[in-house]
Amino acid sequence: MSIKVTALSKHFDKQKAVDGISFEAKPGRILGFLGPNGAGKSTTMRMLTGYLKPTSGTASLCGYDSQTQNLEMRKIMGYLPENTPLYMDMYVKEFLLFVANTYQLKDAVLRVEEVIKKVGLTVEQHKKIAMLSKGYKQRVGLAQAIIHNPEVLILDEPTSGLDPNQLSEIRDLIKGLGKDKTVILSTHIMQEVEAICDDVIIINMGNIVANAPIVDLKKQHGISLEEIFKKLTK
Ligand SMILES: Nc1ncnc2c1ncn2[C@@H]1O[C@H](COP(=O)(O)OP(=O)(O)OP(=O)(O)O)[C@@H](O)[C@H]1O
Repeated sequence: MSIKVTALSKHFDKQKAVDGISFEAKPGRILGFLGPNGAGKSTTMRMLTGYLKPTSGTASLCGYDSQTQNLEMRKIMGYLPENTPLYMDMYVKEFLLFVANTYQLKDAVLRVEEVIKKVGLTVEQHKKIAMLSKGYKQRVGLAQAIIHNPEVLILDEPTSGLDPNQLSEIRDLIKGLGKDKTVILSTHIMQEVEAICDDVIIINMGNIVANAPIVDLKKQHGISLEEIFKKLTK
């Protein structure tokens, strides 16, 4: 399994933001991580990537523990956080080259060009990041997440801020990436889950209330994904 989460918890004072969740994910499938506002999605993703220390439990990516083997883990993982920390004063190309160099990529310049094309940043590539629209900033965030061709991609609301045209382009990109990588993404858009995810986890108040392939979940409940979501997170 390339993502393995075991009894993972995060408590903020008395609040159990994430309450002992366990799940797995494997390559070639895209996992949609759903839940209402405040359910614990970002907190889980931050623990998966090693940016937040769990109160208890473990998370590993491709066998690397997120806490004890974080340096090794970051090489095989791409992460798009909810609020991507981008260097606003840098130019798009300059920033991506900077990121590529932190991974010590051999053909960094070539790879930057490739990724710029892949995420549809060609027209905007010579601009300063601060000058970009929200959707294009999001594309820079995605570009930095995939630049080192990671095996596991963790994407926190990857399509927020995108217009309908951009939305379908980025969805296609993520779908393509999911063919040979392990992708977990959070979103509030049900059509998006239906369009690109194979499996779905629904989290509510820090607990997993559903974890199954979308087809099975729909068969089991006999209602739409949106209705299932509402029913399980009331
Ligand atoms: N650093 C923190 N200190 C205290 N509470 C926190 C902290 N980070 C998150 N929380 C709380 O943990 C809960 C889960 O937050 P989280 O951001 O994981 O939710 P989410 O599912 O990603 O929500 P959204 O869909 O709104 O992005 C929330 O109640 C939030 O207020």
